[in-house]
Amino acid sequence: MNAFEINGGKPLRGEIIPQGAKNEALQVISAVLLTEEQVIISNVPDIKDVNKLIELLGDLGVRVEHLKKDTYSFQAKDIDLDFFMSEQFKAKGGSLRGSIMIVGPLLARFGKASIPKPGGDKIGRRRLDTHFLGFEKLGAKFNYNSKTNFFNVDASHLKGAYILLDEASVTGTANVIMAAVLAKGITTIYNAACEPYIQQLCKMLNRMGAKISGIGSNLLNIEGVEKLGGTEHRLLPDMIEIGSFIGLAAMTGSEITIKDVHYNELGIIPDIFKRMGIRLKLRGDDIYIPSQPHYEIDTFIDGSILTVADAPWPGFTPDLLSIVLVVATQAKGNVMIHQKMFESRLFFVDKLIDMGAQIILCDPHRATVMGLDKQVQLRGIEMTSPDIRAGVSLLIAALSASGRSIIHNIEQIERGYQDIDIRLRALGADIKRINTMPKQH
Ligand SMILES: CC(=O)N[C@H]1[C@@H](OP(=O)(O)OP(=O)(O)OC[C@H]2O[C@@H](n3ccc(=O)[nH]c3=O)[C@H](O)[C@@H]2O)O[C@H](CO)[C@@H](O)[C@@H]1O
Ligand SMILES: C=C(OP(=O)(O)O)C(=O)O
Repeated sequence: MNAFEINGGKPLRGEIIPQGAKNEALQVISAVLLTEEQVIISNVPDIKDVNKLIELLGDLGVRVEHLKKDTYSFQAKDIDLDFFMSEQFKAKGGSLRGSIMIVGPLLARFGKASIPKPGGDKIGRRRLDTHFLGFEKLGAKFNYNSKTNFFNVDASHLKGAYILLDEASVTGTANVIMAAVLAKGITTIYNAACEPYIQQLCKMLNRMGAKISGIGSNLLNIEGVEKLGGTEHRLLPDMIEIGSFIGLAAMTGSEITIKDVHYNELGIIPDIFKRMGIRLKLRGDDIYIPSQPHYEIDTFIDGSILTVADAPWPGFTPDLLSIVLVVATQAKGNVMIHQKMFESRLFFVDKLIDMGAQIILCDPHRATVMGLDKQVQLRGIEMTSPDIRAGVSLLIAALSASGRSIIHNIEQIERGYQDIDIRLRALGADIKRINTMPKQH
């Protein structure tokens, strides 16, 4: 089994280019199912989750051409709806979270869709109510077979409706939008997720002929059209990678430039890292992080301890809380990390505690971190990555730590970070891929 071996404690230096956004890729690649015309998507990251979705579309009959390293052409002309019944679909469709977003487009175009319970990180309950309640509002019938673990939806035709989403679910909003663009009449989606990736999806759909307004807000209006056509689309840089690299620079005291970040799309992310005491400079569209021997966590204006919590966009993304938490372990000062959305995403702090970090896990949602101000270095250990973002946080901790660390289960990390070992080595990191089994405890 693949693992990373890291000899930490070395400052890094140089430039790094963020990959195309994983979570945007999963939305817009699903959207190619909405038309029989060609859709070309560029800046596609070469990562496990995206490659699995592309393979799944190929199995469904989509003509996929790999035009360049990061560019694909898709043409969903002859879709094999019988593939839904196959064991292969069950295994592949269930192996990633993003596969749920093929349901909306298939329902809209073919009047039916099935999907096995999707995978993704095990970070607490991950319900899908928003998706299926939304489809029901558009007139679809939904059933879940608990024996086969399959969700099925069908509708002879979809009809526009007023939909107040039960929560601002990211993939749920994307799915309902993709169903509504071909529904008859007007659909209004209120309490819609509105993060940049949803905006990108809407802009792409409009270029394909959809009529979506309210983009960027939580109130979307969609006038259904009969047919969509082809388009070209370029993915944004991955904002979670950008945040991860900011955290990496601070923890390892490195001077790093993150290239072409699309700063205006990063929302509150840079400000949160600034409140952690990290100095960031915008140079053109690059983020420059100088080498900082120390950084000090801000307090609230009244002097009380800072809380960093997640919230639906434009709030702070939950996917960067693990990174903020690891950054805090070496800051001066204290912070409360409050992970409101997911129930099991903070348990990885045990590993940081084993490395010497001062953290109290108050409950599954909240952890208090007492920063060590780099007076005490973390120490390298052997550990297993529980989920994608915790995995990268542990990787950052290991790069800052004294001595050798081994991180197992790196498949989790590679789900979302392209060639991370190669790119980190280019910055001077001592990281290599080894083949080893985790120690039995
Ligand atoms: C493939 C993909 O795109 N995955 C992302 C997507 O997952 P995904 O779309 O699965 O996540 P959702 O937005 O549906 O929900 C995430 C969690 O937050 C809770 N919730 C959500 C909205 C809300 O207003 N209140 C609330 O409590 C949900 O119950 C759930 O536990 O969005 C998540 C939230 O940004 C990210 O962590 C995932 O990386
Ligand atoms: C939780 C994440 O991914 P997924 O929704 O695919 O599990 C993530 O990208 O942080």
